[in-house]
Parts: sequence; structure tokens; C-alpha cells
Amino acid sequence: MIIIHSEEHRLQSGRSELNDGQLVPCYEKPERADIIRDRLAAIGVGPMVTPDPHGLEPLARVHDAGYLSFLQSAWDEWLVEHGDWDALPLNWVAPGMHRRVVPRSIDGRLGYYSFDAGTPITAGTWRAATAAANSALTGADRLRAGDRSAFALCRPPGHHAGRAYYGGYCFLNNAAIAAQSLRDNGAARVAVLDVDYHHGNGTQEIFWERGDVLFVSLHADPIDEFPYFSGHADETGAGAGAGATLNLPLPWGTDWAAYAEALAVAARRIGDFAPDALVVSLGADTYGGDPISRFRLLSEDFLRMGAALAAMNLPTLFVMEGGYAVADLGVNVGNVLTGFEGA
Ligand SMILES: NCCCNCCCCCS
Ligand SMILES: [Zn+2]
Repeated sequence: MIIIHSEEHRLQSGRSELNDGQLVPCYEKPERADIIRDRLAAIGVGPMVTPDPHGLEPLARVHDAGYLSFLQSAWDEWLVEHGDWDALPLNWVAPGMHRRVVPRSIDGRLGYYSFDAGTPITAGTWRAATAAANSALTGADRLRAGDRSAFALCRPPGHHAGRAYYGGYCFLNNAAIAAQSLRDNGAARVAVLDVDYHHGNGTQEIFWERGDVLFVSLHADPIDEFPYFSGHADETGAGAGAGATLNLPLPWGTDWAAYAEALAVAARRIGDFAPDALVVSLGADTYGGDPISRFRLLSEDFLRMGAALAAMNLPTLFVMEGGYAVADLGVNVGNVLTGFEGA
């Protein structure tokens, strides 16, 4: 399985995030990709290549033009206004307020285009985010060229980024960008399966009214867990996308036995949809040792996850999302890919 990875990921290296009332060092940090890269090299998953450039067009197929130009200029504007500190929002739209006019203020626009204060914009954010999107796009190119599978080692992650907003450590929705690229280049139907611990609210929003892209997500119940405001089982899509979203929320404490049951439901739904390709938003924060998550998967369960994904028998693009138990992240991600290949 080919691995696509850009060292430009390390340009995204925030100083701190606001988490549970404290400014803490960022959980989404460069070491995450380093330990995955080194582990995959050590176990010989496959050749590692750098991404091909794809320009802005594929990004604009998924994201709002105003949002993309905001992302490109936010740091420079912040620097002039506030100096060399991470750009973090402080004000958001509350119920009853209107998001009618885009503020001129950079502080206003940070809040206008985001949903949390845990996702610092820095000098290198735009370059890191576009490199991650190019990794996902290069993976989509490889599937189109006939590869059975590919792994886009993306950082920063993407599944919380919507058409016109960032948050949850995500700026560009790498998995959605890859799914759209597959659709634009011959795939009639594409399924996106999100196995990250957190609901893929951004991916859901992007394909909410689309019947050509099925979105399925297993995640911690948003009644208790970030991102809190989406991912309930009664959210099933709208318009042409009615029935093309399947959310499988799971309680805190979920172990592999329970997780595997939900994954089997997801597999059946994907099988019924009969897509030409599968994009897996691969977050490993379902791991019992994850510092910000509350499922109880063991490292060996990721082997089983990989085998279950392979059993769907689809061309599969893995796109890296979350996973914050850095010391075990390489083993856990490597286990998914080993389980997938070995099946
Ligand atoms: N106390 C909950 C803080 C959540 N912070 C954001 C988590 C983003 C995960 C991305 S996969
Ligand atoms: Zn997550």
C-alpha cells in the first residue's frame, strides 16, 4: 500500500489550545505524523511518496471561496493586528445572533469561520493544510490509477472542517476533497466511512444534500462529546442526500465488541450503496489510551478494524484524522493497515 506524506505538515505547530478551561500545549502536534511515518517504514507497509500539487480548484470543489481566501490571509492579518501569537478566536455567533455580514476585523472573522478555540492558525497553517489536502488528492489519484488502497498520512486532519468553517484541529476537509475528486474523475458513487472517535461534522455537512456520496460515521455520542452539535442517529441527510448519511453514535466506554457491531452495520449500509470507492477517515482516538477520548479499543483491535474494512472489498483510500496517544499512535495506525493488507 502506498503512503503519501508531506514533511510540510510540521508547519502546523500551534503553541496552545484552549481545552477544558486551560490553555494547554496542542494535542495535534507534529510528532503525531513522525511516529506514524517511522512505524509504517519499520513494518514495511509500502513505498512513501510526497504528494503531487493539485492547485486550488479541488479545494474549491468542497470549500466556500470566501473561506478559502480567509484561510490564506488570516495569519498575515493577525500578525499585523496582534503580533506573533497563535491566532485563536474568542467570539462566536450565539442563538439569536446573525451571521449576516462578514466582519472586517480579523478577530471577528476568526469567530465567523470557526467553531472552537482549539485550532490555532499560525504562519505555516495554510501550507500545511494544503499539503495534507494534496496528500489525500494524490491518494485519490492512485485509486483511480488502479491501486487497491492507499494511505494519505495527513496532518492537520480534516473531518471537522465544513464548507466554510474550521475547528477540531481541522482546516481543509482532506477526506471530502478526496471523495469529491474521485467523483469528478469517474467514480459514480463514493462512500466515506469515518472511524474517528469524534463525529465527522464537517464531512457530514459537506455531503448532507448529496445522494452520490454516502457518509457513515461511528463516534462518541455527541450528547456527551465533542463536537456536541451533530452526529445523532436521526441525522440522515436531506434533499437528494436523504438517507445518504448514517450516524452510529456510541457511549463512552465502548469496547471492541460493541464497536465491531456498529462497524458491521456500517459495512452492510456501504455494501448496499455499492460505491466505486471507499474513503476512510482514519482517526485512532478510539484507542483506550487516548488522552482526550473515552472509548476502550486495544491496539490489537485495530488489526481487526483493518480486516473488517478489507472485507468490504472496495478500492480504499485511508485519510489520517485524529489520534492523540502519540506513543502508541504508530502501532495503532500500522495495525489498521496491516490488518487491512493481511485480510
Ligand atoms: N474537552 C473536549 C475538547 C475537544 N477538543 C477538540 C478535539 C478535536 C478532535 C479532533 S479528531
Ligand atoms: Zn477525533
